[in-house]
Amino acid sequence: MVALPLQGSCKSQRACLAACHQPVGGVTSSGILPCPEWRSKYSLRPRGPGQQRLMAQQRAGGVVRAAVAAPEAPAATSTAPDTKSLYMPLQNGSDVRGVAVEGVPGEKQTLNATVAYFMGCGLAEQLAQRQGVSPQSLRVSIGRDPRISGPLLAAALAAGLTSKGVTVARFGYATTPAMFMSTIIQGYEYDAAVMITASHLPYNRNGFKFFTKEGGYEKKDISKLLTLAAQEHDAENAPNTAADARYRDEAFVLSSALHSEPGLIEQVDFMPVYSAHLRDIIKKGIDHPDHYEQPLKGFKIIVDAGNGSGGFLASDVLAPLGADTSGSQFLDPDGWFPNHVPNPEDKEAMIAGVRAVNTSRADLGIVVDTDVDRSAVVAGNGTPINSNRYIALMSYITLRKYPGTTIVTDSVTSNGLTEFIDSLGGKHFRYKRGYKNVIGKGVELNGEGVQTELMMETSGHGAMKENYYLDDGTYSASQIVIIMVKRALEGLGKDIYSSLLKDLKEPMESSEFRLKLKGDNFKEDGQKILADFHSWVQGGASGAEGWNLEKENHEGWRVSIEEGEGKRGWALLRASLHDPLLVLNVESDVRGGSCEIVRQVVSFFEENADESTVDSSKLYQGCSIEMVRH
Ligand SMILES: O=P(O)(O)OC[C@H]1O[C@H](O)[C@H](O)[C@@H](O)[C@@H]1O
Repeated sequence: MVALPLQGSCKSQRACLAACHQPVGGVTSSGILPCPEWRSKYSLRPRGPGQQRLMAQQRAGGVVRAAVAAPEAPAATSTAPDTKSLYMPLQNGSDVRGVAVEGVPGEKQTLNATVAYFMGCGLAEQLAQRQGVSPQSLRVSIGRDPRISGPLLAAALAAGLTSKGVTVARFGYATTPAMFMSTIIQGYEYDAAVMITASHLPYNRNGFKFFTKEGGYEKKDISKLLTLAAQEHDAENAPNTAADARYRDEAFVLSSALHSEPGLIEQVDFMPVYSAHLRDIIKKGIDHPDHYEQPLKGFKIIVDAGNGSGGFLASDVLAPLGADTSGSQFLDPDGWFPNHVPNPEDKEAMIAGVRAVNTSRADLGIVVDTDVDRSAVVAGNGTPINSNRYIALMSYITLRKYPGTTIVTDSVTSNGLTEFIDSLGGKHFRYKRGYKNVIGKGVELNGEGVQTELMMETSGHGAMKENYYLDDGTYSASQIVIIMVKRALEGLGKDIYSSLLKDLKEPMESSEFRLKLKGDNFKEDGQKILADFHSWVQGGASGAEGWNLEKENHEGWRVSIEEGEGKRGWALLRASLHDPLLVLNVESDVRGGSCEIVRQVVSFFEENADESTVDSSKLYQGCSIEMVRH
């Protein structure tokens, strides 16, 4: 940590804080540094009953923990927000997400160091309650992606945990699946792991993903954790007002971090352990008859990590196994993501991956997202294999190992994928959007005795039962590497696209429209529109001729559209998982068919939907359709 020179004298707490904290490199939220003078003057003084209770507990527990002192809280006013209102909106399904860096117009910071600190306190309490043990016996690992707010949030989270006596292992750069594996791999087996990431979202966002050896946190676990964090915050009487308290907030946390018992925080170099684990999977999977240790000799495999956490895949997994990884790109972590969004769902990211494969004449390209729980691949002939194609390829691999198994996917998969899985003897269970839903359904089906080995979303989240139901972008990509090498060993060549996916029927056109729900009651408004859409189709309204509601449907309304008048395909109207949006997905097997289908949906909106509740104007651009087949 860099020590900034003190500016001026430091007579009061406020003056000290003003003197001791200044922006670095224009990035204020991650550049706030503590002031030793301020620290010695204020930070060891217990304040308020919550603080005194904590200190008493610490003494009773015999553990020297973070000596935390809240800076002067602003006088309570009737307008001070309820602390819970700072925490609860950070829930994003089964993750925590927020704006962690100021500076983007219209995006107020919501996830700062204070919040992270109290989330650490809350997590300690939650884990202790769940396991029926004292926090002092718990060990938690923390890793992060390269976002610029990561170091501060990690320090704050660690300080919160250690203030309760939890031992913390800081990994530095890590991936989401590696964090989960740190609860599993022998010799590590942390009680919980936290990944600090906001996946593919812009540089100013950040968030937390939580794991225990049972898997990722569910929605209810996150709600409970946020509630506990708010209670911890209240107990310490910490500032909970907005922007002008931010500097004090961060100072508060950083001073506590500096007073954490150093013995409770250790730096652990875990990624080499996880890389060795992946190398073993590939070695065992290929079981090369001649060079077991270097089964990728003679293969050129490149990685595009988009400057996220995935660069290790090239240098620490593929290269040591003998692969030529030259031509890999954007491997160095850079939290500004200067090259492209690290996201295999993103067109630019896939174009970059395709270009790299073509330029370097690689046999395979692997594109991963920031925290590497998702991936896509690029075949040696430059064909992007993401979305339906990736699921199809993973289905092929899975069905070879587990004939007849059920495969769960999200709701927006193509009809051609269902036919492909059927033709391989598998069963396709098309479920809902959201990887947690998809994986959860797989767990449930297995529990009911329905063998379900693969759960995969078009976003690139893919999980296998054989791998702890963990969505791991490197595990999926490893399966593709294994099949490519095995087929080559069988004399079938290195090609994985034309040979394995030749029977996958793809739509001619595919498109997605995201329509904004405008009102405060967007959930109810959305549900009403969906109900009206159902009646409109079911009643055979003019405009919905040849449309049939699909029977096996778990989300929104999916209609299959019969051939005629230049149409054939399907449409799905559903509510977005997280955002105030209705989403329309359309696929057509006929050139120009999507436009026809969208026109029909437009007539539904014109007749049925109130413009004050939904903005359907995007549908009027309905003919800018992405061509799937080239
Ligand atoms: O419902 P949507 O707005 O399309 O978003 C749904 C998507 O949200 C996130 O990105 C999740 O990681 C995905 O698993 C999910 O599918």
